[in-house]
Amino acid sequence: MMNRKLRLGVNIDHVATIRNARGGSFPDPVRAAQLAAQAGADGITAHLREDRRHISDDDITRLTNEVDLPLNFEMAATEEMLGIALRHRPHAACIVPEKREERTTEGGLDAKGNFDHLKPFVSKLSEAGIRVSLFIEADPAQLEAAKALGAPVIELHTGAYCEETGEARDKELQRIVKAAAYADELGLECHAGHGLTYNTVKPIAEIDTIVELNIGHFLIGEAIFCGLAQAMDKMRSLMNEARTGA
Ligand SMILES: CC(=O)[C@@H](O)[C@H](O)COP(=O)(O)O
Ligand SMILES: NCC(=O)COP(=O)(O)O
Repeated sequence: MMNRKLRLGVNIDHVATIRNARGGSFPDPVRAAQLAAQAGADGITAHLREDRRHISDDDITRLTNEVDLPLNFEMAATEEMLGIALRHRPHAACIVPEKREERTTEGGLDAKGNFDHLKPFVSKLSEAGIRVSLFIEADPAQLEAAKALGAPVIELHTGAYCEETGEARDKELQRIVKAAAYADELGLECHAGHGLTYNTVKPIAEIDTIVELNIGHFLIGEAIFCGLAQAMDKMRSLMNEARTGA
């Protein structure tokens, strides 16, 4: 199979985390998104959480209006978030699980167990012309549920793979490899993300049926030391090495 292009979506949530530490207006997540665009990002991802711990409603408005890149709007399956998505009509919406008490996303959406709840969200977002993605575990039953729900895209949760080491990490990686192949068989566009770093990205980027990686926390952290463009350049070169073997 010829090497498919591998897109890099830059998640700018944690620029807003730093901004909110002082309750002011900088660093500005929209400026980060503009710099990411200049550095060659294929898209911007932003997660408007129910508790607004980082990205704000105004950030979403400005990301929509001031950044010339597709916006992947991460959202919980709630009426509030659906209304915001339908108002802004981002390029894409990725439905993610959300628990107020969590530090960060702890796993994938239970698309199978929440099928009836999710169905109208997928339908209404799709009818509005928004490309719907479901953030799920590398589990065949979840892939099948995503397909049945009519979502054209899934994003595989790579958090467990990133957190594990040794054999346990290899086992998680094999789950992702198999899920990415199954997604392709089902006709689902396959993305991946959460927790990816320079040290963990290559085995995921080597999976040819994955066409987009969404990476944020690590890139924003690295940007503190070397700037966002340089951090992205290194991540992109690792992705390219993995994809082309160069
Ligand atoms: C869904 C996902 O893995 C992340 O994009 C998500 O945004 C993580 O939540 P925080 O950004 O709040 O850590
Ligand atoms: N959906 C994953 C994402 O957008 C970024 O996750 P992370 O790199 O911030 O962990």
